[in-house]
Amino acid sequence: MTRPVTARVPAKVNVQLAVGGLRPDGFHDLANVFLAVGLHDEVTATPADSLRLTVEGADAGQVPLDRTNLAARAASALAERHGIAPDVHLHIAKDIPVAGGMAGGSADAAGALLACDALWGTKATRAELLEICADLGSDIPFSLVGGVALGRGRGELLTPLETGGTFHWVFAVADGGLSTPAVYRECDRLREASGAGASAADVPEPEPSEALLDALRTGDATALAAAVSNDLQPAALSLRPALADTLRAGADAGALASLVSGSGPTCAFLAKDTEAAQAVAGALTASGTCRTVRITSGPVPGARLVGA
Ligand SMILES: C[C@@](CO)(OP(=O)(O)O)[C@H](O)COP(=O)(O)OP(=O)(O)OC[C@H]1O[C@@H](n2ccc(N)nc2=O)[C@H](O)[C@@H]1O
Ligand SMILES: Nc1ncnc2c1ncn2[C@@H]1O[C@H](COP(=O)(O)OP(=O)(O)O)[C@@H](O)[C@H]1O
Repeated sequence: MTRPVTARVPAKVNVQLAVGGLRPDGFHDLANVFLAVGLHDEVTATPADSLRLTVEGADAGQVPLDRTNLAARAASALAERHGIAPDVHLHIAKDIPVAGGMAGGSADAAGALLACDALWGTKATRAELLEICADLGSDIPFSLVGGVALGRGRGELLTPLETGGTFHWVFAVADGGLSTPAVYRECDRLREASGAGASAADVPEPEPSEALLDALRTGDATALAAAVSNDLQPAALSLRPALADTLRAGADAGALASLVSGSGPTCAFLAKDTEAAQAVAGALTASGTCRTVRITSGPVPGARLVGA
């Protein structure tokens, strides 16, 4: 009997999310600077007679258990490429908020790929794994790679970035998620409504900020705070106006930067150090403007096999 294999995969925050115009294929070109943070899901693959999925964790009830689950889709994609049956029991220990703009589903897909590859002995190359990731979702290659990286195209074309230190983060998890496609649609709607237009012809090519890349390179949290940006934030706030209260509560408590994480509704706060992070977390909890508060740091590595 083959032993179970577990992969551990981090969440992400987008320190820059520059969104270009709507492309004919329904996606948007991005300059997406991902930073992996220390909230993790664990995916365990165990031999089974068919593809089976179980999930544990506070948000487990919000995770689909059918074949639409990204972890199940990842296992199926790997099996299909190698001409084998996707017979595996995948168990997800979920700690990343669901539909929170922190790439939890993407993490599970990357984790399932790594764990199944090891369990089945399919020995996929890194390039093959990255290709499967990109086919399944724009954010999934980053879940595999981790650290800090610039995502171009729809976010799947990654260039790893240098970082000079660890950044301290507080995350305010909201009640209920936001749908990523709905937030992109709202971004387009707001652009149309402003008269600027939302197509690739109307919106300038998204570019990474030099100030942001410098701040990451030097590990300067104050400089990073001044450079963070998220073009999806107005859309997330438009769909969930109460997030403004959460952002304000963190800013009032001394966060260096307060921003929506990706498509939201999780809000991210950059703090000077661990003590400042604790103060921000305390104030956010007391404010009653979010469901849970998490303190962590990053960058951290991408998907890894546990015990390997
Ligand atoms: C916004 C971001 C920021 O990192 O993530 P979240 O904050 O939701 O985690 C990503 O762009 C989300 O990536 P991901 O969740 O993998 O999206 P996908 O499955 O590839 O696409 C889902 C849908 O989002 C929209 N989409 C996604 C990526 C992109 N560059 N342009 C888009 O317009 C499209 O409507 C697409 O059909
Ligand atoms: N393994 C998974 N974990 C969480 N959500 C999943 C998973 N597989 C599919 N989904 C679907 O993807 C949606 C987005 O989930 P998630 O990746 O957590 O959020 P986000 O895209 O905001 O980072 C969920 O609402 C859920 O329907």
